[in-house]
Amino acid sequence: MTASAPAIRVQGLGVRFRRNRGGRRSIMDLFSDRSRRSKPGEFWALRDVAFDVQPGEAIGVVGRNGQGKSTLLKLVAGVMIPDEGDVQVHGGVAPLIEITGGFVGDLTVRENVKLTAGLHGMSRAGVARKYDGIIDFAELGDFQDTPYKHLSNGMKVRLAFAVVSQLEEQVLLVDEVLAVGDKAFREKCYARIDELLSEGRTLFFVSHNERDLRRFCSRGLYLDKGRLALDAPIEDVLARYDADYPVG
Ligand SMILES: Nc1ncnc2c1ncn2[C@@H]1O[C@H](COP(=O)(O)OP(=O)(O)OP(=O)(O)O)[C@@H](O)[C@H]1O
Repeated sequence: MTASAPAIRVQGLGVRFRRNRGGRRSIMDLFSDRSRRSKPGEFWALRDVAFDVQPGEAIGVVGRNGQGKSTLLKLVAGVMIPDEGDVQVHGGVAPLIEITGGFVGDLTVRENVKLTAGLHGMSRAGVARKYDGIIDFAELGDFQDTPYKHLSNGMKVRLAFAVVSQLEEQVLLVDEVLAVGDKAFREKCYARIDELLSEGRTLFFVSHNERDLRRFCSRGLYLDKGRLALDAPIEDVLARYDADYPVG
């Protein structure tokens, strides 16, 4: 990676979904030419989205419910393939949402930490070195042999953040699941995010909380109806969002 290579490069990105997946096609569709089959309710969840993120930048993604924020996060995390355009990430991604969803319910906390850290490229020695710190951070010392499925929702998020914040990937993807943690734990997470940013990591942060967005992010991306409506300093993005959708 050269000094000037962006941490994230997104070009012409588009993702299309079908609104009514369970919706019935007509029997005639089954016999018709595939390309002429009706595709009921197809829509672009994201289209023509393009931006670069430089290493060390902290970007906040804002927009109303259903405007494509989580979809964008999944594309940057590399767990979804776009229908158009592409996403390049340099230095790897540590995605909070995917880690939360990737834990295995029947495995213990200990087994899950080893499995997930390993899947995200941490060596056995690395896991051994970081394991105690992860458990301490998550405050789950008494739950190491508990099956993951028996943790409370807040505990699950603690574990996910504890793991994700120990990975050595360049880009940290943080979404709203953090809001499930209690106030004290959230503060601890925020302090850890500050630390990672000061080390030069890149933050890609989806939130509905303006205070949190202002705290971390210098730049914002405003998604509206699947389009990138504004890419600007976070204050300008929040002002435009508030003007488009005033409260009350
Ligand atoms: N797998 C899927 N299949 C069909 N439609 C989907 C799928 N995933 C998301 N969508 C749709 O794509 C659009 C964008 O969803 P997305 O989850 O990215 O929104 P969001 O901005 O993250 O919303 P929120 O603020 O509520 O989390 C929505 O209309 C949603 O219903």
